[in-house]
Amino acid sequence: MLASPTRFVTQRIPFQSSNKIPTIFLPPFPRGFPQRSVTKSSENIRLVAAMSTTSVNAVNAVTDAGRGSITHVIFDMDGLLLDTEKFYTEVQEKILARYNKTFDWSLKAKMMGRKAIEAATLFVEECGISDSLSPEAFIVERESMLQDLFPTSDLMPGASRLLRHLHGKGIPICVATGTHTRHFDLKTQRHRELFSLMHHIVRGDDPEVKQGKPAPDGFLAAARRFEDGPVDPRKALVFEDAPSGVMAAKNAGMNVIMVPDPRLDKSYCTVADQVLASLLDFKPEEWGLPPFDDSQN
Ligand SMILES: O=P(O)(O)OC[C@@H](O)CO
Ligand SMILES: [Mg+2]
Repeated sequence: MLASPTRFVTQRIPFQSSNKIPTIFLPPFPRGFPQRSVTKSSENIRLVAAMSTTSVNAVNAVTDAGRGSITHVIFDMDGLLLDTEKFYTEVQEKILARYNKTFDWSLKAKMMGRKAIEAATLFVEECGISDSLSPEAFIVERESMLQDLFPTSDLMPGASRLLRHLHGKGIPICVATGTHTRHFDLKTQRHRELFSLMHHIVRGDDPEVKQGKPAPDGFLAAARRFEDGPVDPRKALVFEDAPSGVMAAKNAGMNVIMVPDPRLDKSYCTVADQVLASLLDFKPEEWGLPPFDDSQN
């Protein structure tokens, strides 16, 4: 079900890109993504966008065409396939404790899914510690703490079952993640065989990913690299956990199912074409994909 566009409010600005996307949709994050100046006061106030008819039709068209005609599936990784977002939260809380500050989910919602430097800039600025901790220094400190955690990454519930099901039925699947290669290898080292089912992996440091989520670069690169690519975005289904990732999928013209952390405010879950509590709740047949065999339930 598409959140009614009039209910979906955000800041709408022309997207200057070779991808020829006339409009991008993104929550009014105050920084970290090229956008017109968003006044501080509007930081948490969603701006009513005068969405053009074209944009509304485009969004509707994607959703109408999406259901029942999916041919390719693109998976986000952190927080969606791997239970790794908790590591970022744990480490960031530790760093903030040094400044007697607490880390809250409204900031987490803005950081999730983004390129490391963009997330780091948001973190130090929003927490008011940029005078004593630069984004670069934050990344170095955070990475040293994450090195030991990433190799212990577990799969999210339903991830293995869904990937094996789609692969077994011959549905092309891939990953588009904001994670850089060095972290990708650490996070997936216990799950190499499962990730080998992917046709390809687009990582955050991929040369074709000029801008991180909510820009569509990663998902557009992923759609191009399938055997029969570029895939019609209306036939692509993205699974995401983060608001920025959902925006990126919509900006790529794709269908998107959001599987958010239950602690994420519901106001961040109004753009996805479907919202699920878990991958275990996904019904492939609703999207024209082969249903699970009963034995898999
Ligand atoms: O794009 P994903 O796989 O969620 O990676 C995000 C990661 O950089 C931390 O939020
Ligand atoms: Mg994610």
